[in-house]
Amino acid sequence: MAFTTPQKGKTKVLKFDSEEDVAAALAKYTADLSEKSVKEKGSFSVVLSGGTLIDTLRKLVESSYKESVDWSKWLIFWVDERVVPLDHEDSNYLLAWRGFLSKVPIPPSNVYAINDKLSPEGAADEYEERLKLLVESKVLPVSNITGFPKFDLMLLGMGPDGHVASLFPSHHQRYEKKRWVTFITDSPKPPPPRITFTFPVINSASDIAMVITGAELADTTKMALGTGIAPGSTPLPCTEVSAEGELTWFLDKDAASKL
Ligand SMILES: O=C1O[C@H](COP(=O)(O)O)[C@@H](O)[C@H](O)[C@H]1O
Repeated sequence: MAFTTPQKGKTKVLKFDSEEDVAAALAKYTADLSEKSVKEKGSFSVVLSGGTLIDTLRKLVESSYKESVDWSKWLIFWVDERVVPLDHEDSNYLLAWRGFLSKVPIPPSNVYAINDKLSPEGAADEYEERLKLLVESKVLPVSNITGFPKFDLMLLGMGPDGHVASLFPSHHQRYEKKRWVTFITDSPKPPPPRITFTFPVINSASDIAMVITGAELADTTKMALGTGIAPGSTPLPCTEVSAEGELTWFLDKDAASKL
């Protein structure tokens, strides 16, 4: 099957006075997309990150969203996961369970955690295989632009080194063009073994939210949004994010302070 070169969708940068305001806006944005997606296609596929994102999502599991969102139609995936037992303190699944999944009635069979009994390579292969089965059974659509699975919403964080998911600046995984899910055994941020979606999958999503808060991300945010990257230097991984529909940056005042 031939696919055309991915077209960049729209990018929006939203700046808020506080992290609290980012959390409120992110809850409304996610609930609105959920409503639209459930109305149009009967489901809403959401890809979570680990890190600070889960805390910033906290208002979505409070009233009135807690009652109004149709959680039964949600499908949950992870853009990256640390290859540790699911009950380990480093697990992105455990983080999401504690801060989000345990508070809303998403059917357990709609929550796609990694198989934590496998090696990093095995876990990446198995997750990719599961995604392929979901595509085959038409639970997940594919992008008719790229041929990669098309999730409704990716919720991404960013590290001070510009990494998104577990795609780090000096690691080859960020250049992967064929695999849907790959693995890393030497992540510069602990723990070292992880699996991660690749950019072709991330960038095939309908909508992407980059959720960035805190002064420690101000320099990276400035570079990422195109005002400070040194000519000739390797682009930060976060600059490669683009959605088929819309990419929205949610920034608090601290993260946006150098723009
Ligand atoms: O290790 C990871 O880091 C990134 C960024 O985390 P944050 O704490 O700086 O928000 C996160 O998006 C990713 O999912 C996670 O595995």
